[in-house]
Amino acid sequence: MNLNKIPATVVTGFLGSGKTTLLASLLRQVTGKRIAVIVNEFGEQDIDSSLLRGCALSCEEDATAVETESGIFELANGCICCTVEEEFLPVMKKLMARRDDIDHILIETSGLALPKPLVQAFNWPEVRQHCTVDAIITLIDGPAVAAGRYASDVGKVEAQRLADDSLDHDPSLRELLDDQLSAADLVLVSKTDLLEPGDRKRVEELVAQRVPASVKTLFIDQSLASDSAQLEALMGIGAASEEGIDRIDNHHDRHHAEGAHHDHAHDHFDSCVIRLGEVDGDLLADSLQQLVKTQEIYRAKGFAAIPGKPMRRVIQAVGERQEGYFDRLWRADEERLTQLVIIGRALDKQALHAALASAEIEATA
Ligand SMILES: Nc1nc2c(ncn2[C@@H]2O[C@H](COP(=O)(O)OP(=O)(O)OP(=O)(O)O)[C@@H](O)[C@H]2O)c(=O)[nH]1
Repeated sequence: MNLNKIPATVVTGFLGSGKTTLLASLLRQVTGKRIAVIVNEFGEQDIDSSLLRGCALSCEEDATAVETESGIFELANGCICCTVEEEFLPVMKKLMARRDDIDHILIETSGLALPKPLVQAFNWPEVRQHCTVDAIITLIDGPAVAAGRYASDVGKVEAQRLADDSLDHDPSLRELLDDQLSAADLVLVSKTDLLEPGDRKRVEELVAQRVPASVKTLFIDQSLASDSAQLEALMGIGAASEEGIDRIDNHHDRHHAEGAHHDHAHDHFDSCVIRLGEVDGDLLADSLQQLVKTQEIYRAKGFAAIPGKPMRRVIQAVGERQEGYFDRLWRADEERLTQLVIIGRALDKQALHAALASAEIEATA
């Protein structure tokens, strides 16, 4: 029985699939619930928790080493699936200690995390007693999956679309997709506003091969952000996912069974943080666009300081698609810096820095 247990929703999905966007919508729209948030980033700089901070409910507690002032716990610099014991468990213990103040826990895993080890931690006695996994929600980027990225069996994909797609047939990306989907209680296909006619069927086929028929798939777009009824429903699935998690077969377990030492799919990935002063926004966007063509970059995410602009600019690049918007005023106590976390493979960090630094505005003495 899950009566009186705090439900936790685990949101997983590859880099750029829309996890932070979903969490931000949940935090804005699901009012009347006191929600604690745990965010895990692969890179050493936690961008997502900074983006979510503006949406989270305020928290009276003092900040601690991992807790931000808004009740968001950052598990930065590592993948949650590798740091369950060292990082996740202590945070959960803190949350359990103040369980009377919490109605729901939202957990965003890093885009490279495998959800199974995290969900298994909900069977540890100290967590199990007070908390249950309401659902594992797996997001997949509809247009990217339809274009043949992450999986080689999407069906007939036009040769042209594959020709310049370096991500296709990459085994570690496919393993991640498989493992994230195999754990899902609900699959959300994001960015359906960008799907081409016919894409939907391809995505449906791919998902159907990886999840049982009992797992529902919803196609979503930005309109979900204002659909409070749908968003509330996402936080009341009641799957108790931890109960069946050991039965889920995935690549992660097979690697361990084969004796590989911590050979996670994400061991093949690489990340770096680029820190600059104020930048020319257009030049930065152009440089990033070029870099995405020449290096294997899966996503870039961060903030830019633009001269004369009182607000910080959020920059996100997933594949060749880039987005930028101003999210909040720079605070008086923070330095106007540009910081981008780049995740990819075999990154040439010097070249990245040199290219992006060309957008930097020289400070005048
Ligand atoms: N067109 C469109 N863009 C979307 C949608 N959902 C998310 N995006 C955009 O996709 C990009 C990535 O979204 P995020 O929410 O940051 O993805 P994420 O999974 O948190 O990414 P990581 O933190 O890199 O793992 C952002 O630029 C979003 O604005 C959608 O439904 N439609």
